[in-house]
Amino acid sequence: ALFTVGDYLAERLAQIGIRHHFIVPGDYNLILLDKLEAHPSLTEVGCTNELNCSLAAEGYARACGVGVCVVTYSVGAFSAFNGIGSAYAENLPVILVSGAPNTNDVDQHLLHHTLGEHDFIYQLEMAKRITCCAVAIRRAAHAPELIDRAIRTALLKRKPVYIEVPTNLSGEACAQPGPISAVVKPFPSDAPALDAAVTGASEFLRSKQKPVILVGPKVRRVGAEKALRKLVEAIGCAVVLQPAAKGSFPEDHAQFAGIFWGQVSTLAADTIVNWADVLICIGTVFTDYSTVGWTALPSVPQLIADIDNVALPNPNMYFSHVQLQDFLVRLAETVTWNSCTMTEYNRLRPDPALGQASRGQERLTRKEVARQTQLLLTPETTVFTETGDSWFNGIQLCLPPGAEFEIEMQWGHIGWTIPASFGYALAKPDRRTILMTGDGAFQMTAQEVSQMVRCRIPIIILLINNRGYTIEVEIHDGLYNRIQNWNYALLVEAFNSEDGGGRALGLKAHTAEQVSEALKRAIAHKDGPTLIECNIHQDDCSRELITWGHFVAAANSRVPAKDK
Ligand SMILES: C/C(NCc1cnc(C)nc1N)=C(/S)[C@H](O)COP(=O)(O)OP(=O)(O)O
Ligand SMILES: [Mg+2]
Repeated sequence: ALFTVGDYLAERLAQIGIRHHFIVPGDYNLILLDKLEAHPSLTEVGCTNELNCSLAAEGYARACGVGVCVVTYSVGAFSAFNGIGSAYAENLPVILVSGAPNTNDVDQHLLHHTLGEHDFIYQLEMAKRITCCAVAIRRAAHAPELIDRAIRTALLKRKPVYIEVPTNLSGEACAQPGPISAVVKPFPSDAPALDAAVTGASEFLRSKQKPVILVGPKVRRVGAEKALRKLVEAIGCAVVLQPAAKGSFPEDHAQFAGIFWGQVSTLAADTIVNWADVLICIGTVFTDYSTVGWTALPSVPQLIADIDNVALPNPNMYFSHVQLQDFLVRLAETVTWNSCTMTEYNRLRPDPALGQASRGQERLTRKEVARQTQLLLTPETTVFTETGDSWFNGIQLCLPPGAEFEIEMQWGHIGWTIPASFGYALAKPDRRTILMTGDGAFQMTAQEVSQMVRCRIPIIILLINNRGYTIEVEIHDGLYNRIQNWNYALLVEAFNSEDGGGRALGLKAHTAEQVSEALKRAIAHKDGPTLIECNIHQDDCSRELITWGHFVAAANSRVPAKDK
């Protein structure tokens, strides 16, 4: 049989570990979809819209390192761009493949699904702005080089890429692909730079008395968790995590000292950070949200180890082309033991707060939902927390060994958990995925629950119904923060259909008793998703949200600088 452009792309996707590709069909991509579906290792997963399709691929990439979504031109790709923005912001290699007009029509005709002009490069131009590599195949002979270039760049940079495939090229004859090693081989560190960075870092740290390691979200994105542990156990100091890094270091580890998030830190992590005389920042990201409106920017010298570079504060030196993995392993071999911040932390570590169970029939509270969620966690659990007060409820959870945690703190698209957890769960069917989401977020992407029904994915959705956009209320209230209240339990059961698929279970809870009953049923329900609508008072939010919201609002309302 003829080996085609579509076959080339299918083979490359399979070779980099893709087993599910997320799609929404359109007449510009149907032949391509046929070729992908024909590949024995690929399973096509339909999504209800392209926003959810791209977010499902983003969640899939969290589970197995890379994801792919295939959409039609313009009407599809424009929605998918939002999930690609998430992948870019979250350092996830998601491959966006878009069908495109027949090459004979370019500059000749006006076509459907376009802006209605003789311009067919606008989408490629837009894609260039939100990916690390964007290519448009114009001739079948160019396909191998363009496809390999895009995939290789995505894996190297841990960023999304864009591949545009005209509808009449997917079925055209194409060369077969050479060894996949040419595409996936990592870039080694530059040896002299690595040596100098490690020597400089060791010397600098010898001049400091109270080091603390601050772990950021990028460690996990380059698979450097094991190398991090080597360094942690070579120094012996206190280890704190940024909120977006939760889940990338075991919380039962003796050196774990909490989530550092300024005044809304957990376990007094901010105290030991304030006591340190140097912060070893590994894969960190400092934004307005992660620094509580700039009130928690580190004030001591930082040794910064990033994805592929290292910066020392004294002497002030920068080393490019040093892979994080290599740097951490080598530094672990040369650094001197210094556990004094761990000794001090053990003196100030707060006693675990005993979550007081509220009595059964009282009105349900946020605290009670968080307490019962904690009891749910097992080594096989993965918790997805949504932008909203769910962030603060999730960050406070104590993860048992093996439990995983996913958060989208950089992009912060409310509703992300529904499609992203769907994509993730397809890649990790042996884990039990639990979502902590809000009523506002759920209204953004609720349709994807129907794909959880269709694929029989037993995700447990804890929907906190506080009647609106409470984070926004705490930052700056207005009528716009009120939303139409849905019957969420009834809605998900509307996705059940007589002719096949699994079943969604929709439950309502107004008391602690009803939550625990609902959770028992949710855990037992394996033939599809369970949504538990937890009804709490509109003003019932975490104290962390109130503090954080106050400082973020202050940061947002700074007046323009005079000279700007
Ligand atoms: C509207 C918005 N953020 C702005 C926003 C608007 N649009 C998108 C896609 N993403 C966003 N983060 C946010 S955080 C709401 O408070 C979320 O409401 P909900 O899901 O109900 O959670 P809380 O009640 O806990 O806040
Ligand atoms: Mg809400």
